[in-house]
Amino acid sequence: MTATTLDGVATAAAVKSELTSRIDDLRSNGVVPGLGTLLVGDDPASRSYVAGKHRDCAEVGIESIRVDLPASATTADVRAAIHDLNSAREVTGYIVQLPLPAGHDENAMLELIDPDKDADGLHPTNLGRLVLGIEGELHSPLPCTPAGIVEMLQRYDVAIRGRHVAVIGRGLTVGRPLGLLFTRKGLDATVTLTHSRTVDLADEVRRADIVVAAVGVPHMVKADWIKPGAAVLDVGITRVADEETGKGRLTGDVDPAVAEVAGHLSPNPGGVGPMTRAMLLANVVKAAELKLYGR
Ligand SMILES: NC(=O)C1=CN([C@@H]2O[C@H](COP(=O)(O)OP(=O)(O)OC[C@H]3O[C@@H](n4cnc5c(N)ncnc54)[C@H](OP(=O)(O)O)[C@@H]3O)[C@@H](O)[C@H]2O)C=CC1
Ligand SMILES: Nc1nc(=O)c2c([nH]1)NC[C@@H]1CN(c3ccc(C(=O)N[C@@H](CCC(=O)O)C(=O)O)cc3)C=[N+]21
Repeated sequence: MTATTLDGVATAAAVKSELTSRIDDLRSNGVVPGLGTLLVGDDPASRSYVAGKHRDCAEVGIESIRVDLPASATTADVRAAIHDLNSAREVTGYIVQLPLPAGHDENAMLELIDPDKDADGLHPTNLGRLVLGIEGELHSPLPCTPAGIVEMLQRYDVAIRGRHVAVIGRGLTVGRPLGLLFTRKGLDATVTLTHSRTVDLADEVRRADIVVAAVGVPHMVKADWIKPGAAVLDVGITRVADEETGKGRLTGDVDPAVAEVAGHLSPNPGGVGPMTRAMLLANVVKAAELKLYGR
């Protein structure tokens, strides 16, 4: 038996098509949603992610505003750019592309973002709202990758309530906020949040009904770590040189043999990445709706 593919491209397309009509409504009420991106330096991966975000915006009718600073930008330059994005009327939400070049304090820069314009859900106020929001509706933006993972599981009817989730990696953009999201009342998963100091990682993963690999070590999650039928989400990204062509390509954290054991598997690329981008658009739309209609 081969795992059912959690198709992020198709699922993101469905999310985007639902957003398009909400964006039309906003526009007919005089609200034009606009996503800003701040990119510092010339890391090729970051450049391509940012370019993708602008393409996504064009596809659904969100304006996009691009601010690029050179690698030589000082922290004062970054601060000034964030300040401008906070005050720009046409920017209803924006992101600071991570990682920032060495020498900038990322957490300090994230704190400068106006929480009402935080499209990534990574401002301490919004992360704090996620911590405080054990139950009830959350109006604050959620971190995009965790939100995309949950959205994908729900759209494929993968049961979450009472299930055991093993999250591998405690990074800011994925693992750490994902644990908070999965354990909210309503989702009700039981989460084991693992990292590089976890003893017997394979044993922790073997107990899980849902496995999320968000590390960045190619093919580290092996088939004999997976409970038969479990849902596996492959989030980590590593750029490797293709042995045959020598060209760079993307590799996930999950060994391909996992497909023979898992019940559901998200490919990488083509899984959680496109969902992350769709949830960024959703955050921009939600923030604009909140401003227009209130809650
Ligand atoms: N597909 C998508 O949409 C997205 C993908 N990503 C990718 O997901 C991955 C995680 O990103 P991010 O959340 O920012 O996390 P970080 O890259 O900041 O952290 C990686 C985590 O993996 C842990 N780790 C490293 N080696 C091991 C190991 N051998 N066993 C167990 N855990 C280990 C680290 O542990 P420790 O804390 O102990 O060092 C750390 O917690 C990256 O590859 C990133 O590129 C990120 C965002 C979106
Ligand atoms: N402030 C900030 N917010 C982020 O959300 C953020 C960030 N910084 N820094 C880097 C990580 C990484 N990330 C990805 C998003 C989409 C894909 C994606 O769509 N990937 C495609 C492939 C893209 C390709 O081929 O290059 C896929 O998986 O199919 C990947 C990675 C968001 N991140």
